[in-house]
Amino acid sequence: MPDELKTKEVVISLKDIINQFGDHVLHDGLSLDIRKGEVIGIVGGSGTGKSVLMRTIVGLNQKTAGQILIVGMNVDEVSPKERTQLHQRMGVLFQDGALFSSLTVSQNIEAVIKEHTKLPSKLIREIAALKISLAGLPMEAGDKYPSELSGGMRKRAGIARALALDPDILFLDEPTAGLDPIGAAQFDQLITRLQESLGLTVVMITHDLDSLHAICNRIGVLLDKKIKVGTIKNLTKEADPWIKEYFGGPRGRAATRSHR
Ligand SMILES: Nc1ncnc2c1ncn2[C@@H]1O[C@H](COP(=O)(O)OP(=O)(O)OP(=O)(O)O)[C@@H](O)[C@H]1O
Repeated sequence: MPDELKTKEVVISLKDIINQFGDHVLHDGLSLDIRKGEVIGIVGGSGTGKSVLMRTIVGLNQKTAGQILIVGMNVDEVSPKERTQLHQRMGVLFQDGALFSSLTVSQNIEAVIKEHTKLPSKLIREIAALKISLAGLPMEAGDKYPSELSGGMRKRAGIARALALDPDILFLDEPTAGLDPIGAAQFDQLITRLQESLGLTVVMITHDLDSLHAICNRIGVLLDKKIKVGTIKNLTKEADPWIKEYFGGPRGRAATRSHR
């Protein structure tokens, strides 16, 4: 673990997580600690359960067994009110942005704030405008429908919505998928800027080796139903064939070279 993270508090602690669907055991005794301010990339072969892991942490998938502590609170032992508060601390950008297509970008963000607060409408509109600007979108984007935006702008709108309730933990499911290399690099910069300015902890599922190099402090590799965590430098020394191929294959080597 990089030295600067060692003293930071653990904000997400997964202990011996099991996720099983019928006979299909996806995670078996998976443990992971994520520290405040860390940007952790989650990688792994197709179907290894990256999305399920993210959904489990944010409370959208009921784990089969194990313990999840968010900011030290056991999610299975908190009151319903505390659980809602914990969930509000976690913003999620789903792979497809998951925006309501019948609402404008601004209305998408306003809907989240309305659902969770009793703030007056004018203030809610102002907060939505602030989130739109934080996500690097021009003000006019607020009045557009998702279908009127480019893929990159839709992702930014998704980020604006994920930030609606001022979360301190941000989950991103393949944020740069479908973006061209320039758009992807700009999106990486946005995440870094938000992480630094808002002090966010970021958990990012990605296949994008450039993103891993550019913005992640550590990488978690889903392997053998568990997770192996390390810096890219540590992981490249691993003997496991999947890890070797992932970081040491032609694309992995190219990404390493360009981020030296
Ligand atoms: N609710 C569910 N019920 C049954 N099976 C499920 C459920 N959710 C996920 N699975 C199965 O779990 C496996 C892992 O799914 P998941 O989407 O987490 O993989 P992933 O690592 O994110 O894959 P990819 O990189 O291809 O997106 C898949 O085989 C999927 O069909």
